[in-house]
Amino acid sequence: MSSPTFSPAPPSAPTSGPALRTQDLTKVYGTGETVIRALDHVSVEFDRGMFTAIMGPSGSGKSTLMHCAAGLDSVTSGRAWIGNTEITSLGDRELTLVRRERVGFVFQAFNLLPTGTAEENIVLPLRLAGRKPDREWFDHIVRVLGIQDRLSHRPGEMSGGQQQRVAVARALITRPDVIFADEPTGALDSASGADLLDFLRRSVRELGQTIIMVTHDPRAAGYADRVITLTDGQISGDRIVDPAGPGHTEQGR
Ligand SMILES: Nc1ncnc2c1ncn2[C@@H]1O[C@H](COP(=O)(O)OP(=O)(O)OP(=O)(O)O)[C@@H](O)[C@H]1O
Repeated sequence: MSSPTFSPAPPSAPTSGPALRTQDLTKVYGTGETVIRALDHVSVEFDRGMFTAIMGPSGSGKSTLMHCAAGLDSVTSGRAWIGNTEITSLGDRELTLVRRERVGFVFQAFNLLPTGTAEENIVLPLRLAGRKPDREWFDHIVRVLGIQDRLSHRPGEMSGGQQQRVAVARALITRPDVIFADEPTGALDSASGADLLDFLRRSVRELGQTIIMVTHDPRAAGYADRVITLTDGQISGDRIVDPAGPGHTEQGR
């Protein structure tokens, strides 16, 4: 049986220019002899509707780049924009709004509210923003993610793969400029992980969603359109993935 397709839906954000961009982004931890340059003048653009993987050895700055570009962490110098909004010049309150309304997050540990049902978890970002869920959009996302019959279940009553799909639905519900996924398949078995990567890729293809995924796993990166490699806080590689490769073909899924 073929799964339902995403219908094209206009993103809420402006559609011109990159979804996210950084200029000379630098993050230094510590002082004196213990100084660590976690990010060293990173300038990069992420186009809308692209699935980008960020790879690199442990300690190369992947999480720091994600946290600084998403406004979760302050930068030492340099600038970052989400759409046309420069997040590195925003105060705490404005930054909270940008994060809540224009960025979606999917973490390795799912980070669902244990006391909430799947449905409550999915609409949480909208409730926090005082917005009503668009029922049609909600129904569409849960149908495509195949979690219609899990909506009244709490996270403890779902498998890891189902919980992560709920987390993806929660990230998609606000139609954010960009979704950051940090090792999203790290806690999943390989079949659930492949399913999840397929969903992420379809949300890029069919919804025009922009996704930036931090991963150690070359197979996971194979689902992306572009792979950026970090080494010692600098971009050491940036390549477009072969569309005929694993993860992009029927056989590779
Ligand atoms: N809060 C912190 N205080 C001091 N140093 C930090 C802090 N956070 C990260 N670092 C250092 O910054 C560098 C980059 O760390 P980061 O977590 O971004 O790497 P990573 O590529 O995500 O690593 P991993 O793959 O192991 O998660 C590392 O040398 C790390 O030790």
